[in-house]
Amino acid sequence: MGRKSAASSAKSKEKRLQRKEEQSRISQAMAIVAAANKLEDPLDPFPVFRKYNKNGIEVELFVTKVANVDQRTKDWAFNLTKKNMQQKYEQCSWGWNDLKKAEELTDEAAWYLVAKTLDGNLLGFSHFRFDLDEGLEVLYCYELQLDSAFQRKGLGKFMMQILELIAFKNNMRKVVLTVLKNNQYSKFFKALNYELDESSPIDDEEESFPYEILSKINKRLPPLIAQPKTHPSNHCCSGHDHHH
Ligand SMILES: CC(=O)SCCNC(=O)CCNC(=O)[C@H](O)C(C)(C)COP(=O)(O)OP(=O)(O)OC[C@H]1O[C@@H](n2cnc3c(N)ncnc32)[C@H](O)[C@@H]1OP(=O)(O)O
Repeated sequence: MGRKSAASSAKSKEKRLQRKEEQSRISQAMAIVAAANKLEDPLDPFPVFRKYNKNGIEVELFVTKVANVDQRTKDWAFNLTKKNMQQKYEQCSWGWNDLKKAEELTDEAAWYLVAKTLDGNLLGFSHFRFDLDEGLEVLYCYELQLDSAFQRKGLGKFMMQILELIAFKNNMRKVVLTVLKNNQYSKFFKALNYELDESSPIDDEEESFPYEILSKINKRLPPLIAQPKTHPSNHCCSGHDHHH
């Protein structure tokens, strides 16, 4: 009780102001995410990226919300993810769960980037979302999966370029993804200049994490003055509990 000293009241005023600023930043971030989620076709500004003809691959690419993806494509995406990933999930603490993966892939927030030949052969896809992650507006790449016959022909890199273009055009602060440490393809993301994200958890004596979080920052936006505090240990609660 009693009177607060002038210094401590100034301090609490500063805190209040900081909290207010942070709240207004978060609501701005939410508005940016909501605007991106309203897009009809995020690939519209980049017509050159609707085709990939290289190294014996000839595909068309399209981007759409899960609501517009047909059942055959959804089934194929699930089966491809399972084929590519099940073993890696089972080799670590995540384990594989059909239902969980199917739910994640069909969540109404899911967007798809799909690579398809003219005669309808499906070669690869990305499931991504515009979302808040640790209070920041990001494009979160949940999956990038190619059929094994079409890997290492530049298509994956092309598809990541598309995600980056879409993300940065729509003012996302970064492209983020989670990759298992036991996945040799983490080298692919590093080759594309993805770096350890500040939210990536750090192993200690008590806990070691089977995954790391990588990201690429949108250099077109000025850096935030006061970055929101990150809580790596809260990662599971950040909305991306898709791997647990
Ligand atoms: C967020 C997530 O989805 S994590 C899971 C990632 N997906 C998987 O693990 C599924 C199996 N793998 C795949 O579907 C694909 O191989 C992908 C998506 C990982 C990569 O796409 P690809 O088309 O095969 O890669 P792309 O040919 O574009 O490679 C670009 C560069 O990345 C690097 N690279 C790609 N794969 C590897 C690898 N296995 N080891 C080392 N470097 C690699 C190389 O530098 C390569 O360039 P280069 O071929 O000229 O040397």
